[in-house]
Amino acid sequence: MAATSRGTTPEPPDVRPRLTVLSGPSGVGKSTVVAHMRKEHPEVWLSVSATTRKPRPGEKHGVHYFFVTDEEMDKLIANGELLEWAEFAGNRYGTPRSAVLDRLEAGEPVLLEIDLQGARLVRESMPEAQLVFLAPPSWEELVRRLTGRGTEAPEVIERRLEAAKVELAAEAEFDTTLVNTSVEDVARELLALMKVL
Ligand SMILES: Nc1ncnc2c1ncn2[C@@H]1O[C@H](COP(=O)(O)OP(=O)(O)OP(=O)(O)O)[C@@H](O)[C@H]1O
Ligand SMILES: Nc1nc2c(ncn2[C@@H]2O[C@H](COP(=O)(O)O)[C@@H](O)[C@H]2O)c(=O)[nH]1
Repeated sequence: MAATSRGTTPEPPDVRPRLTVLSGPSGVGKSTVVAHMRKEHPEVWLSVSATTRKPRPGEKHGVHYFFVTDEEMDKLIANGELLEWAEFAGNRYGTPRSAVLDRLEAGEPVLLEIDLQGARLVRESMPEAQLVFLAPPSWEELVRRLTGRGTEAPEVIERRLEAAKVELAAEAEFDTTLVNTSVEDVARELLALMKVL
């Protein structure tokens, strides 16, 4: 008889929390959505990346990023301590590997907020990860948000907008797109995708 799935005992649904990657162009609102989400659901574990970027006012080492020198980043990369890393708009960013693997092993929902290059690398090394793309309501609104944040010099904004064109063109590579019109709505949708709600 031909093999068929009909009549076989169905596999139980996989309810294990898995790795979720949130990407999207600079200024779309990734950090804002994640901060809103974690205020109500601190059990969602967010990876703290290493970066060679200088801290913005109010950013704290070990909370927003591990701010490292170029030499320290070289070592993290050479020692295989990063799950993925990428250069973005003139700085390097990377996800510390062991913390992510420990949390997944402990069965906790894990979130990475990283750029498109990093998302692609995670997809290669951990194909079970779900990739979520955060899109702006429009290009004009993205420019408004990135400029309005007031954290980058005009030339850095230009570089980030150039990168944004590439990132927006890659939306179809992601499993799900959420449009960031309302921070509250997107945070709720992301929690549902992570099976936290
Ligand atoms: N839904 C929204 N409506 C209006 N403004 C928003 C919304 N979401 C975020 N913003 C604003 O847009 C700006 C950029 O948001 P945020 O810093 O979270 O973006 P990001 O995607 O994390 O950027 P980056 O990748 O550069 O770190 C902030 O000033 C934030 O307050
Ligand atoms: N590939 C990675 N990208 C990362 C990581 N941490 C953050 N990012 C992304 O970089 C840009 C710029 O961030 P900003 O804080 O300087 O505005 C943004 O898209 C982040 O999501 C990482 O570990 N790996």
